[in-house]
Amino acid sequence: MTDQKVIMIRHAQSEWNAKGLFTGWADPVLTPLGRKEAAEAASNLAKLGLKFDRIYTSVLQRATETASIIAKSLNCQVPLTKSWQLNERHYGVLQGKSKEALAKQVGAEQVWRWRRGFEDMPPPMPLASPMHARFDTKYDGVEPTSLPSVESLKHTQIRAVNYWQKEVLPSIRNNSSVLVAAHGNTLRALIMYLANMSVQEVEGFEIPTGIPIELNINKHGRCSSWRYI
Ligand SMILES: O=C(O)[C@H](O)COP(=O)(O)O
Repeated sequence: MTDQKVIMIRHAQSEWNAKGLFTGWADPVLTPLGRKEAAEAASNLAKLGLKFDRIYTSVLQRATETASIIAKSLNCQVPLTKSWQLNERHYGVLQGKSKEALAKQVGAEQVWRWRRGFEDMPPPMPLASPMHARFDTKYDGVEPTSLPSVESLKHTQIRAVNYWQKEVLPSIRNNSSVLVAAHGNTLRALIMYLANMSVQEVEGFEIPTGIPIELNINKHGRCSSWRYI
């Protein structure tokens, strides 16, 4: 079996990216620059003659908007397949806080560990917080005990890889042309698994907003090589 291609993209710039706020499961929209980034990504994909018949994304607007801009621009007539399992990693009580201000309060090293450590986690969002996902109608169909209050990258990897194996890989095997429009940490976690990265490698791995990534998936369902487009 020859390698099969899949395209992944981290959503384009959101309003909270622009303000330097921890976002996680919070749901800001794209900025005007973000919409331009998504349109540019679409035009680079079009130059390669790419078009998608399966588009997987999270339930968060910055990813669905990025996916919609690409789908519209490439004239892909398919509905988006949305799942919370492709959501950004849940950032617990950090959601809504300024990354820079927090580094001044608790130190840059602690903030780096919370952001990049594979198993590190900030304190959880209290269950009673009105910002908790269990009060958000987007998650009405989800078993409440599955909804996290905080996640490490390792937790994010478990749910994203589970979704990849159940939903995305079978579509690739079925010869669908697949786009996954998701989030920085979801994609770091997925690519770590697919490309067999070490913990040390993933801790130094950053994914920019709005730049498509082409991955070659081998017969074992793992990534043999990848590149930015
Ligand atoms: O959720 C967020 O704040 C960003 O989308 C990703 O954050 P990070 O760069 O801290 O991982």
